[in-house]
Amino acid sequence: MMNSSDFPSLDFPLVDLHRHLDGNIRPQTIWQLVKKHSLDFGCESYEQLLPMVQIQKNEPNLMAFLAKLDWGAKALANLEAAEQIAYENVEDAFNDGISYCELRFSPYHMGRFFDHNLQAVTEAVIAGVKRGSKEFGVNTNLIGIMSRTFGTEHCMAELDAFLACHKDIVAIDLAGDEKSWPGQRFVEHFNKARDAGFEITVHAGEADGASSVWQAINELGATRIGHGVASIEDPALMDTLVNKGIHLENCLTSNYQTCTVPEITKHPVKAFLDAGVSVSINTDDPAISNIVLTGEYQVAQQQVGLSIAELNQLANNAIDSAFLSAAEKQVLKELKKGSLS
Ligand SMILES: O=c1[nH]cnc2c1ncn2[C@@H]1O[C@H](CO)[C@@H](O)[C@H]1O
Ligand SMILES: [Zn+2]
Repeated sequence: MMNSSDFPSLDFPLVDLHRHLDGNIRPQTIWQLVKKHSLDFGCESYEQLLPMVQIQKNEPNLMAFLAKLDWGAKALANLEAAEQIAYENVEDAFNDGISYCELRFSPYHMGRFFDHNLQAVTEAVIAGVKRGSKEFGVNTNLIGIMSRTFGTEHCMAELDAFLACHKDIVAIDLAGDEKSWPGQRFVEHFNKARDAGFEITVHAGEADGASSVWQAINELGATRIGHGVASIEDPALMDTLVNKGIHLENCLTSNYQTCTVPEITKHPVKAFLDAGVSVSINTDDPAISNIVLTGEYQVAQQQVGLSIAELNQLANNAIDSAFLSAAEKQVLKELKKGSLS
């Protein structure tokens, strides 16, 4: 295996387009909050907490993986905690060498155990990310997630919170239980989001098939797809992705840990590149998966077998598909190159 210090630099700054802020709560912070608020997590020590909040071996499916995120939400006893974990997310991105990241979060997922007001959670997250961006110099944007797992009404309430904070949120996403809550049930939500001028990215083709990706594009107006792994099974869909310039936000380790792909070596990211689909690699839920973005580029090279030119293509695609203006993308491309070692 290659030593990380042998790893070459990229020609582009590192960008993470698919990173759940509430799937990246540090285990140390969860433990700190458990103690501070005397929360009953049924564990006696940090060592006992760790396997509860971090993947040890891969889970049988997406929903088993997502259950790990609940403990982080159960630790958010007040809005100050939500602000803190948002701030720490920017510090983590900085430590990972990321120049620009789009952090996504679901206020209902975060606030449901303490019945926090959704707009108040959204404002706390915005404040924490702003504080972090200023301190660490990482360029950030926020994506509002509607958590489909909890049904259409809660999702509408989340959308209303994002509308109230419109100037600090660039896009709307749909995440959670893709199989039980198909995109068809959220058409009204996305009509409203698009009418308000939000960009659209949708988790699709991860736990469900290619039809879910078609639906996200045709009925929800997605210009980017979270994962989209199942697209590989449908040649007509692959053509549509290329022709419409729909971007796939791939997440290699996450897809392995949720059994979306049987082996990382079998991940279709190379097939997407070969077909001319715009695809990037991202982290998804780094603290849950126990990964960093630089490590995912190494996985892409060492396990998927991508060349340095292909890694550069992924990094360039991420910038091109970021929810930024053309001028902002240009500024980003002129920044220092991403160091992977
Ligand atoms: O890989 C994923 N696929 C689908 N949904 C996800 C994934 N990771 C996190 N969430 C969902 O996003 C919200 C928190 O940001 C939660 O709804 C969580 O279940
Ligand atoms: Zn995701």
